[in-house]
Amino acid sequence: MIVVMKVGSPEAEITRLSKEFEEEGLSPEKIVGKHKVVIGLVGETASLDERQIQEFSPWIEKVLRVERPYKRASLEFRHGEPSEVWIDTPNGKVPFGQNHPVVIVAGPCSVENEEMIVETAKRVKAAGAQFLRGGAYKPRTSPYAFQGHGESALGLLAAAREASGLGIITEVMDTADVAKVGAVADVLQIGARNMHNFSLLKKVGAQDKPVLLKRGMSATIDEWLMAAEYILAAGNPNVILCERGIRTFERSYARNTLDLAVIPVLRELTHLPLMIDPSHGTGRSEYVPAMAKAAIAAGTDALMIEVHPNPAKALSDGPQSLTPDRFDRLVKEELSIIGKAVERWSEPAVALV
Ligand SMILES: O=C[C@H](O)[C@H](O)COP(=O)(O)O
Ligand SMILES: C=C(OP(=O)(O)O)C(=O)O
Repeated sequence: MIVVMKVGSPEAEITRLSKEFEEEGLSPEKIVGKHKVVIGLVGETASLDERQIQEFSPWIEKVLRVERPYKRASLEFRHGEPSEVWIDTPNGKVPFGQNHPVVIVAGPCSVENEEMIVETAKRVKAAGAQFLRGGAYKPRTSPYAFQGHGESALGLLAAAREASGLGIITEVMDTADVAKVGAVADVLQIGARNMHNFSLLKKVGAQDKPVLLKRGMSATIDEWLMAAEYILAAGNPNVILCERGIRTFERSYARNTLDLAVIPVLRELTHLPLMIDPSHGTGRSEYVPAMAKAAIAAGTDALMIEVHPNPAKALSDGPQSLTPDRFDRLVKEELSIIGKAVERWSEPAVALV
């Protein structure tokens, strides 16, 4: 349920009302929009009557019921206003959101050694990326495939952050590692395979670092948003959604089917910022540029692109990784044109505050 306050509602009245809702056993969440304050109410609201709540204060403009299964993630919960996630990086705060330039995240699938991660960080930064991606802990289909260097790779990511000034996005796979990964990462990634790991979702929801939530490979949009709801409900408002391709009957030509339709669909359902990963989405480096351009044209807030100094020798995901040279051309000569056309580009594509 959401309670929309009238323009100019006194702060003291909003505080009083919130206390009254708490006494009713509800969890009120104050959301300050551009023009109005909205109080989101989560809890046992089914038996409450909207007209009854309206009587709580003359400053209430209207009371609306959120019919969707996800509440905090829903667009209604913010009364239609998109949210922004601001992330601290060594180079300043970078905003993710519909009213900001497209954010570029790039880097290898796995952190392999110090030289490769530091060099890749410098190259992707020079091309225009604001974040470095790279896995220390790798979710692999086969237990015999490279599993990532684990904790030692976190130190290498810290070195790359220091050397490049880029923010770090890296995956956490286990609840036991959240603090350790959070000590290095600017954004914690929950991978497709863990989208349904509710213990992990609750754990990253109960800490402060922003979370990038990838869509499970067979997850419906509602399931994905319910996973986001776990993080939001645990107290972390900084969630970015990432579409990375889903499983369909088509397995011969692309690794996954990149569902770009989620961009307009999610705009109607949620206020959360959205990232597209065309690397996992296609599995083939030659298809990545077209999908990256399409994603910007369709309105994505961010892109995640895999880049490796020598894809043929990569320990994981080589076939879907661009070389640094190809990535440089892609950003500077191709994505920039689309980004400018949709007025979502800045040179360099980062807002420093
Ligand atoms: O991004 C890296 C993932 O660990 C990788 O895509 C998994 O690939 P796999 O299913 O071949 O192990
Ligand atoms: C494992 C990754 O991706 P996904 O979870 O989308 O497979 C990744 O980005 O490193």
